[in-house]
Amino acid sequence: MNAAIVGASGYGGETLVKLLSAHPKVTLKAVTSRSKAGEPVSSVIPAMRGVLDDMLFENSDPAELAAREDIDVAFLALPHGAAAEYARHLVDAGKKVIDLSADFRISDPAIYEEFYGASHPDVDLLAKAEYVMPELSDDAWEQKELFACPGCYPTSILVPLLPLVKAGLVSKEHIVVNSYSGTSGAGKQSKEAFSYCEVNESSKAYGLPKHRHLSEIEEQLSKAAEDKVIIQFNPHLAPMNRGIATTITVPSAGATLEELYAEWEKCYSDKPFVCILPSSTRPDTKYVVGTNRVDMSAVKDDRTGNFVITSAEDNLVKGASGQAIQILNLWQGWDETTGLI
Ligand SMILES: NC(=O)C1=CN([C@@H]2O[C@H](COP(=O)(O)OP(=O)(O)OC[C@H]3O[C@@H](n4cnc5c(N)ncnc54)[C@H](OP(=O)(O)O)[C@@H]3O)[C@@H](O)[C@H]2O)C=CC1
Ligand SMILES: CC(=O)N[C@@H](CCC(=O)OP(=O)(O)O)C(=O)O
Repeated sequence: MNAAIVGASGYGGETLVKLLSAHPKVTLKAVTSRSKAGEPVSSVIPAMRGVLDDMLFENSDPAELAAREDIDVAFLALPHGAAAEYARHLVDAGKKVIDLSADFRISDPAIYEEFYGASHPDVDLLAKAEYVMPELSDDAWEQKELFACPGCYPTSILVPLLPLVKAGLVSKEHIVVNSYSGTSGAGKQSKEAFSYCEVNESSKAYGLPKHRHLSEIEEQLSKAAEDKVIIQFNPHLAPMNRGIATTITVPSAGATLEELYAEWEKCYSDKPFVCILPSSTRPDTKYVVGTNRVDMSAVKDDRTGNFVITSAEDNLVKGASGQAIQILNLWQGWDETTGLI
């Protein structure tokens, strides 16, 4: 299968370059960036020295890329708002598109506008898109032309929480989620607030009280519960390059910890990228960075009646590029783990 990576000079894109260059069933045909066009991939991404020395970055516009006969699938690692135009040309040309941005994650354009501060860039194309959380989506998604990858924070929250909400084991309100993200979550082109001196040896909350990912998290949970689910979501910047640590505090709906673990086992025992840890062990970003895993565990506080659930993932792999490749693998009928650890 021949692939293009659009926006390959950013953090998500370069992670895709590294993973796809080692994928046994994918051949990279194009990697794009407007600012790096003409430069060898191995000089922009030095980790690729000796691997992609002959390949150059291109500055293909959406129409040029769509016209390329040597491309079957395109990964879009572009800012939201910019991805939709590429997606439109590629889908119209019959290419499959796997979009890492938020442009096709929210089904209601009015909610997109409320949370993203701009009208949806292509409402018609939204109807052809499918939000795919590989562990939780049902089978029909493979028929669609455009796959929306879940956001990084939502992945760390939905994998542990969604099955519990769906099974009625936890409350649908008074759910508090605290997440800590590495700085790479803000992208390579992020501004002064993310410079070394600002983020090193420091941690702070941001995006309160209505971070844009809330729209996606509440939509998916409410769909699973067939009822409105409300979340208090508190994202934080943590002084690390990559990784997300999430803590979910949720009242149990009379359920025991054994019932929670039984539900997780039922959903995930055959899922290679979900690692259910014993209640006595806390997930740690250190042990998931570079992998496509979500590690998770839970305790119950009998004083408050709350479950306290923690998870860890790599925002650039399971939260972005690895999940995108997992979607490609499943769509193609390949082993889900191909090219991933
Ligand atoms: N970083 C993360 O942890 C995660 C990121 N994502 C999503 O993935 C996407 C990429 O994120 P990330 O890699 O962090 O971002 P970066 O800022 O690191 O990279 C953005 C890339 O897009 C290109 N680009 C920027 N603006 C445009 C434009 N208007 N038209 C065409 N190309 C453009 C840039 O190259 P150039 O300017 O040279 O063209 C660059 O290659 C975003 O939608 C993000 O939300 C998803 C999950 C996690
Ligand atoms: C630390 C940081 O700034 N994180 C980003 C989210 C990461 C990201 O790129 O979001 P998507 O998953 O939607 O693509 C933010 O809060 O907007």
